[in-house]
Amino acid sequence: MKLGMEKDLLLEQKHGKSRVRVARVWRQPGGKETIVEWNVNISLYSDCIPAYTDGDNSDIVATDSMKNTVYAKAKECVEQLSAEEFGVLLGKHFTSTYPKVTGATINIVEKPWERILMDGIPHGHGFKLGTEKHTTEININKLGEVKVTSGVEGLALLKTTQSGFVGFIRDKYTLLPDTKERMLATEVSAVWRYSKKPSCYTKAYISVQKTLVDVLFGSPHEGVYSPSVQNTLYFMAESVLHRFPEIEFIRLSMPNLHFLPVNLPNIVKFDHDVYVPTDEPHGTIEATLTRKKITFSKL
Ligand SMILES: O=c1[nH]c(=O)c2[nH]c(=O)[nH]c2[nH]1
Repeated sequence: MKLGMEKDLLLEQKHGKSRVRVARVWRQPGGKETIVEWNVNISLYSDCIPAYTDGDNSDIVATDSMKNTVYAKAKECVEQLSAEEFGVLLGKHFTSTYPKVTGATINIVEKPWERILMDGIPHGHGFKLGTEKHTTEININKLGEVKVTSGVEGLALLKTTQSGFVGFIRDKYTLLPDTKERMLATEVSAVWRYSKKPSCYTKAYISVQKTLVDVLFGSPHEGVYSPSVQNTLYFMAESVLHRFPEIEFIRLSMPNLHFLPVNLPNIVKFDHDVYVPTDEPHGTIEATLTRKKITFSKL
């Protein structure tokens, strides 16, 4: 019996290839080399219902072909480009090449290879792995309309003072004392979407990250007091939207990684000096700050 889709059922589907790893090296005439390493995820939205209902694959782009396309397009990119630009290039390729593909989502995570400095001199072809990762998501439709988000993952930040938490709800379950002196440690994940293409995605990524870090720490000598992770997160997000008009929204996730005071009777009296670092359980503080659309009332 041929199995078809029942009339009263709705099938929503997508298919793609995940974790396609590719590295691309560019050699410059003077001998300097640059490298990017990307982990690419592709999802295609395509009109290929018969593949599900009838086993008819005639409208299917094989995920193996998607993987090969990543390598082929990386080869074609003779000039260095950002992960965002590579994602747009892939998305445009899939949506314009295959008639049945109506849209695509491309996610890329870039590995943080950083050029080695040897006695202050940038090495021509030596790199070490950094920590935080640059991410991007491209959403594109058949009309070529593109939405680009960029982000950072694993941005681990800590300050040893200038943080506190007071005035929260007290009830029979509350043990946490008020404090105006504590550590603040977090691992920031951020995602922001562009309403307009910035002049350079890579420069924008670096500047947004710098803004987040600057706001959390404050000036080198005085710092800035944080009354909660929530308040600091808000000022970080607000500062990004203030400084970058081309960014439409920013979503921040900042776990509160607790450093617990060590107090051992007759052995260690805590004086804001000895802590037990923990990463679980941790607080989870997340928020999205979006520009309100300016609406013009009819005259
Ligand atoms: O900055 C903080 N926000 C919280 O919501 C919270 N909750 C908690 O126990 N400690 C903290 N710290």
